[in-house]
Amino acid sequence: MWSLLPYAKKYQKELILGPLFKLFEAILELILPLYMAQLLDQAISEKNSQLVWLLAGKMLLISCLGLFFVILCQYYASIASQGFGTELRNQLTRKINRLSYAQLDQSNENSLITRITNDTNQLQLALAMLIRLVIRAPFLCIGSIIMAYRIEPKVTLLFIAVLPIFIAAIYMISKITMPFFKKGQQLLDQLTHLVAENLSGIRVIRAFSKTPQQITRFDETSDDLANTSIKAANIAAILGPVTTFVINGAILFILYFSSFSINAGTLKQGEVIALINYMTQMLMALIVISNLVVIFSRAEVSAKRISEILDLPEETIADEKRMTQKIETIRFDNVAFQYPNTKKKTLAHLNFTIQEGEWLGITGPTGSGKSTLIPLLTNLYPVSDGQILFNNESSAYYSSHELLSKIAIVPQKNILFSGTLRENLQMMAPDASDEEIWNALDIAQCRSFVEELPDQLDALVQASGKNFSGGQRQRLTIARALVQPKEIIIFDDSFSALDYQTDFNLRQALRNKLQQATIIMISQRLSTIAEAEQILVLEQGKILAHGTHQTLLKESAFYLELAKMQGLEGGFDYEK
Ligand SMILES: Nc1ncnc2c1ncn2[C@@H]1O[C@H](COP(=O)(O)OP(=O)(O)OP(=O)(O)O)[C@@H](O)[C@H]1O
Repeated sequence: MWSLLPYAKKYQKELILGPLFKLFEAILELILPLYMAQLLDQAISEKNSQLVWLLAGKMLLISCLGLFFVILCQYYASIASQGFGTELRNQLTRKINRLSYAQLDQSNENSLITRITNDTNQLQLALAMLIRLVIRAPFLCIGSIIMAYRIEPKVTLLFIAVLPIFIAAIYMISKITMPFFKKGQQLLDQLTHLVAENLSGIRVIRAFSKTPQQITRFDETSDDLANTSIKAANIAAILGPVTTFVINGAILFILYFSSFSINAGTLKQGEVIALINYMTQMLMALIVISNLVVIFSRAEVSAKRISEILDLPEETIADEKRMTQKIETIRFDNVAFQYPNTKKKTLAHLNFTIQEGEWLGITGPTGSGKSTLIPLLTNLYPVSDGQILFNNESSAYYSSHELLSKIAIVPQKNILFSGTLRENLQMMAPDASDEEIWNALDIAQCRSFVEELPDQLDALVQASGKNFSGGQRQRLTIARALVQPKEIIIFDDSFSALDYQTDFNLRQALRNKLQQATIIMISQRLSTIAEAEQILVLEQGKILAHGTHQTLLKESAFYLELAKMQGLEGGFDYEK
């Protein structure tokens, strides 16, 4: 947990002043029993009403001052802990956004959510407690022993004897509860995962009448989490009765031993009350410490989970280069790729070249590795073997950020974000004018339906764009990639939801308006890629055939079969 404290460094003043004010309050709390003893032994027993009023006044003043210090401490604790939590959440979000694809593959999305929310909350709470109680509790504990020693040194032995018993009990309890807290956090991850899955797939679940099964799955995990938390809480709750038992036992001992001193005339009744007060204060302080141990145990688990993400290495590129020239050629030189969490190569022996302004079509069965080519091209995954060359310079020298300034991608999943249409379309080009946006909408064949929307570009988009049809979403994601024209545009199965006419019109518009652009089109639909200057047929990550539509019809039995199934075996009429 301490390793994360630097994230609170903006709040140094609060981290110093908060505990300091709490310390002042603790000093005042230690002084109070002394006045109480004086009140009983001197003022009341001597019936000195003036002294009663004076001492009562002093006690009231001390209590008010104590209250004032507590308020100040709480104020600083809130500022520092909330600020610390916010900083942690921001840093985590920033880090997650910078993780490489390989790192993202190894992290569980829902676990990332609980780390940003629940785990940072635990640490926020721990810091607030650190400020409010970490100095106060041990100070009260030690202070009570010293003050008791000043009254009756012999009784102090009792204080010292109680201390290790209590500390041992706290240690045992925290040791037993720690694994439950760890399991609790993991179950919370699972629960978040189930909630996310259920909500995003709610329509599919209903369509398949799987609601009862999903509810049972959720209930089971939820019960498991509740049982784990109850077990941890039950064990931690033992501390309450143990403390009461120890406090009452200690008070009995104090009364018993003090009776001898009172009889001998070395101790007064008021001093006995003060001793009982100090014993109670010491044990109460120990309870606070035990609660702190529980809070810090949980925070320790959370801190480890947060550090796991924050400490992930950020990939740096040695001799990083800027891409200043236009991309004239892209060459795959014996490229192979294996996902970090798999045993088999997804792509192997890829050799081909694309020239500026050319269209490359990629087809092949599902799972043949077509989409995998995209993150390789943008260096979001480094290639495992061979190299990809841009103008004869290895892609390894360029950051993804640099490559993405030249390459636009229309991903297979048509995701729009909540906000307005304009905000969505300006995602890649925040300064794009309405004219540029409408131009992109024109190419993507969106103009007619966007013009029909009452607010046009200011129309609201619901989360994931669910207020648009699949085909409209697909066209809008295409338009989003075209708002700022890039040198290379990659369409990953982006025409699949379009009717044949729109598919044709869109390709025509691309040919006419983006003549300079190099276009890579992944598609199962041969009519979409048939006019490309070259077509790759992938199978199990390898190039099964390579050529134009016409040559492939002659040379590749597999391609011919595909073409027959789609009624294109007789060649392709580009004008249709
Ligand atoms: N992040 C990943 N981690 C591990 N394996 C992956 C990952 N993404 C894809 N794969 C695997 O890589 C192989 C190729 O997947 P890819 O998505 O490139 O295929 P595709 O040809 O685009 O398929 P489709 O036509 O269905 O979109 C598949 O076997 C898939 O399971």
